[in-house]
Formats: sequence, C-alpha cells, structure tokens
Amino acid sequence: MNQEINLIKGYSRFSLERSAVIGKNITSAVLSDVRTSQNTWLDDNDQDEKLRHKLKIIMDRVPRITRLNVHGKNNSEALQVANYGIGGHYSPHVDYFPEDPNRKKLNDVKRGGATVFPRIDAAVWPRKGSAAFWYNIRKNGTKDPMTLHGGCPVLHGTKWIGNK
Ligand SMILES: O=C(O)CCC(=O)C(=O)O
Ligand SMILES: [Fe+2]
Repeated sequence: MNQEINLIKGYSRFSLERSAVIGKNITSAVLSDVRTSQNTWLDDNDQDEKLRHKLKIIMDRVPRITRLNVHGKNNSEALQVANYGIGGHYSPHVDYFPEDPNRKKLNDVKRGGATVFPRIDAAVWPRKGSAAFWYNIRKNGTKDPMTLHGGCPVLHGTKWIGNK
C-alpha cells in the first residue's frame, strides 16, 4: 500500500498546481479561496508505461468494491491527486455536474483535514490507504444535495487525496 501511495505522490509531486474551481461558465476554471489545495491529474493513458500499469492495478479494485467501471474517459475523470498544506481546505460543495468524482483515497493527517458532510452530520477522517465512496446521483437519476461536503483546513501535517 505504501509503495503504491508513494508512487502516486511521486508522479504527482512535480506537476501539482494551485487547484481551480468551475467558474460561472461551466467550461471555465477559476482560482478561488473556496479551494486552497494543489492538484494534478493522472491519466489512464499516460505515456509512462509504469504509471499506466500501476494505475490499472489500482483502478481495477474500484469495480470490485463499487461495481462501477472507472476505466476510460466515458466512465470517469482521470485520477485527481490533491495536496493540502497547513490551512488548505475545500469549502462545502457538491461534486455532481459539472464535477463528478465520488471516491477518495486519503492519507494520515496529524490534525484537521476531515471531509465533512454538514447536511448529514458526518465526518470522514483522512487515514492513509482508506477511501470514502458515495453516490452523488440517486438511482432515479436525480442529484442528491445531501452529499454537500467540504475538506476542513489542515491544522498540522499535510493531506494527500486521490479522487476518481
Ligand atoms: O479534501 C476533501 O476532503 C474533499 C475534497 C473534495 O471534496 C473534492 O475534491 O471534490
Ligand atoms: Fe468534492
């Protein structure tokens, strides 16, 4: 597990850039205090063969747990790797259209950094190697606003997550 996490961090570390959020126009990306992390994207089709191979191994686990196929552009976004430094946070938002990630892979954070769901009084603490999964969309196709969530500021340590 540590080896895989180090590999993902290693590939991401040098291409991290300040995270953006979707602007008024859904095709635009803007920088905002709403989200103060850095992130990058690791694509299934990356030109690096080792990365492609490792991503396939990791992503092959997702359908075994969720029954959702996350391979290829038609099924899921690339793996989004994000890093939060001290104070880094993501204010409450929903992930459905135009974003659609629904799985998180977290690492240990010394203090702060929980993912909170204020409408259902739930919090998920970042633990290295664990994932949180939820459905943004109900079975009948409607969006579920109860999935509103945010990343609390990191108070001590650093937080890495991978979203799919
Ligand atoms: O950092 C977190 O805990 C939440 C991240 C998040 O909600 C997202 O990337 O969409
Ligand atoms: Fe989110």
